[in-house]
Amino acid sequence: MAQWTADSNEALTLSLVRAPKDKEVLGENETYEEFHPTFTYPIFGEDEKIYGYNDLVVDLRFASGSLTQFLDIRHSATLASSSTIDDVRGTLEKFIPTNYYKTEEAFLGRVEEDADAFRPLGQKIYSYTRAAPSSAAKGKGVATALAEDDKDAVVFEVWHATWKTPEFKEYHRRMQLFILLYIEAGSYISEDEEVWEFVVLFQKRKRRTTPMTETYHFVGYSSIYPFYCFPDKIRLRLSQFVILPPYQHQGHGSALYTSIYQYALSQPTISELTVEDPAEAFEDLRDRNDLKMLLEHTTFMAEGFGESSNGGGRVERRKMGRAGKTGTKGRLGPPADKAWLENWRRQLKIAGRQFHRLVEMLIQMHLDPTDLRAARAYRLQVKERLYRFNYEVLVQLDEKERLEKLEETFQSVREDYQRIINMIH
Ligand SMILES: CC(=O)SCCNC(=O)CCNC(=O)[C@H](O)C(C)(C)COP(=O)(O)OP(=O)(O)OC[C@H]1O[C@@H](n2cnc3c(N)ncnc32)[C@H](O)[C@@H]1OP(=O)(O)O
Repeated sequence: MAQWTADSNEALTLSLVRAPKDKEVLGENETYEEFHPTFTYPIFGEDEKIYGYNDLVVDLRFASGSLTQFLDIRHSATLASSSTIDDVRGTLEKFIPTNYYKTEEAFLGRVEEDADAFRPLGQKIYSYTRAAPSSAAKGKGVATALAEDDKDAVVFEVWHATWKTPEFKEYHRRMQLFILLYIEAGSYISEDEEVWEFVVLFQKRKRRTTPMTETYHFVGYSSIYPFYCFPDKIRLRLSQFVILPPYQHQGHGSALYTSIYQYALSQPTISELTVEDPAEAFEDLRDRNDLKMLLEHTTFMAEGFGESSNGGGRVERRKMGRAGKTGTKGRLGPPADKAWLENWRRQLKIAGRQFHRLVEMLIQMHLDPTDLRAARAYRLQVKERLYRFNYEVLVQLDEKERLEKLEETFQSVREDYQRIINMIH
């Protein structure tokens, strides 16, 4: 029985295929082929098993930029009684556009064509650089930002599109499979809902040809839903977010998130950026990036902690908790000045709960362990928020249990903040 049952996450093999002339510029360890999904239950069922084949390989390839698809299904044997065999192709066809390539030769020909012709759709809204993995840029490090014209630089670009962007619907139909394969409980969005917005991240590579040709390769994307926000604003809700495995853990998720945040900041009609039901890894990414942003915000930090900038962009800390002697105490207290906080929250366009969590992290980072009054004020501030947030549950407990539960939650929140703080150091 076991030999006829394949794990669908292992059997499904994904590749991002580049034309041979685009592979020439890749580094030794730079490979975008043969990676696997994290989830296939939305396609092959809860058990993530495919029944009826021996040595099954479901080979699904994408042209690296255009995402044109090729599907080939191989196996060494099939179970004799044909009625019980799973229909792999038929099942997958419900989730991908059916105009995919079925022969390798035709697909590779198309990859060549797309490699020359494909350009991102929509408007470019953000770009950044990384040192090429292939470069001899020793000491520059993969996450180092380089000038765009540095010969060791690889440029990454974020493009913004909507359903109205020509050809984008077709492009989205090719990329949406990644939502099912990598986001737990992810599902397809409806093309009938007109308002969706998208940001797509591409790697831009230069070929060693004269004249030099630039080519684009898909890295990941996010779909964003704009909500009307009374009376004349829009609240952006980041709904789906994925970076493909060959590009993960290199800071691209952070860069894509930053690009969306910068986009929200730049649009006067957008009031705030929120996130829909974030996965744990994404929550961490968001916390890390938001916290770094606030720490680097000299005005906010100076007002918040009664600190002064030394003129070189770095914030210099004055003695805290001894405000009487050194001048004004910062607005972050503790306790923090609520009106001041709300003013900044609106300006920074961060959602309420997230902003208050970040502020609590900042205060925790700056707490003087010998200042018991400050520690108490901080504890009360956090507990007040936790009480409001968990009101429905807490109100059902008697007072003693309620206080114990609040203290327990406060301690675990504090530990979690410390974990996030440690990540950015
Ligand atoms: C709203 C929603 O959609 S929630 C769903 C979110 N999406 C998913 O879960 C889909 C599957 N996962 C993914 O797409 C990705 O893993 C994401 C989006 C969660 C993260 O994307 P990444 O590009 O890997 O993020 P990024 O590289 O910025 O940070 C991830 C980790 O890499 C580390 N990292 C960042 N830069 C580098 C680098 N240059 N070298 C090594 N590690 C690095 C970070 O410190 C972080 O470490 P951690 O995982 O221990 O916290």
